[in-house]
Amino acid sequence: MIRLVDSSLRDGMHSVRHSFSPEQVALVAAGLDRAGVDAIEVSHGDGVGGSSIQYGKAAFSDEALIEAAASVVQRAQIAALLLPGIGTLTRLQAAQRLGASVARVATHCTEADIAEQHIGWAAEHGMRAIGFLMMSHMIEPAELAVQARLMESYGASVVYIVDSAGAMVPRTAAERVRALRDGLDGATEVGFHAHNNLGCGVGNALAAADAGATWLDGSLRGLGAGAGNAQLEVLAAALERSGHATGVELFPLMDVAEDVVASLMERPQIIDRTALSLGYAGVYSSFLLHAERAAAKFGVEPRAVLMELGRRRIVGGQEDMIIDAAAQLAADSHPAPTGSSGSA
Ligand SMILES: C[C@H](O)CC(=O)C(=O)O
Ligand SMILES: [Mn+2]
Repeated sequence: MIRLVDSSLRDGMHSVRHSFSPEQVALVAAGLDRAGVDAIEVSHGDGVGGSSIQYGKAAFSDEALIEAAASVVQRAQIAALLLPGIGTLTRLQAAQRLGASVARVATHCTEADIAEQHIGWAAEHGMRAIGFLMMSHMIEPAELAVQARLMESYGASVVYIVDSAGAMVPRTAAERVRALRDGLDGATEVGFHAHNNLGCGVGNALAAADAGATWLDGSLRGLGAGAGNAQLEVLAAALERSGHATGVELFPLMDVAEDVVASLMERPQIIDRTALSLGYAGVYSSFLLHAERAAAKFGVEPRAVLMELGRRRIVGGQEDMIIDAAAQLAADSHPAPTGSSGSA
């Protein structure tokens, strides 16, 4: 049995500049709940506490959004994402008080050790604790399994392989799932979170399921950072057709995607050259809008900025380097005349 987690109201926040209101969240969450999705993730795109100049200001507080979702669901669990260093334990405690029962604690794929306190607290306080290893394409499967074991040792009952850059293809996704499946205790489940920058979102999630992942993320209409996530309603149909049960009712899921989420989208969730460059260069999907803004400010191509970020191996938390890269590209394309002192 596959458990489906919807990320439209969290990863989708990147795509709408963290603007969803409690009313919009309640509408989407009610539809997802009717369709029988297992968990609904709600917060700023960068998790609880993410609203800031660095990551983008949210229109409403995480607490108001979580409360709105929790007030309309009857079956689905509410999940809160937390990145240690961005969100604090206090924010997780507030999320739990307001109705979140799943804690997804996210770190860069080589930094699982910074999640010990948050995973430990969640597991000890009755939340389902999930570890979320971001940018998982950047390290080899065996190394990733070592990081997953750390999260398991802190109390995570599920560890996710997170293809933050949408840089994986079905083979590399499945290899990582097998490495975690082999390395973790039998009781610990493996999850997969896809981005569609190389057009492989649903395909990667299917490959992950075939390789033993039992938790899969998706977003309605694909609403998420970069080219978006695995499109949830498409994934549900494809899973059913490939013999994986999900417990979700497909038509109500299609309906909330089409009748509610489609009208909330600010931009089409397509693989244009900028989104494709994220996957090709292996760059964090949530850098898309930041890179477009920085490129416009410095008069350079977003694609060139993303390729430069990929070359520098910049990861989440280094958003300031996007501006640095754009400024550097602009300076390189209009070098100051030799011998110029810079004065008039
Ligand atoms: C904070 C990120 O947006 C988490 C995520 O969804 C990813 O890395 O992908
Ligand atoms: Mn994501």
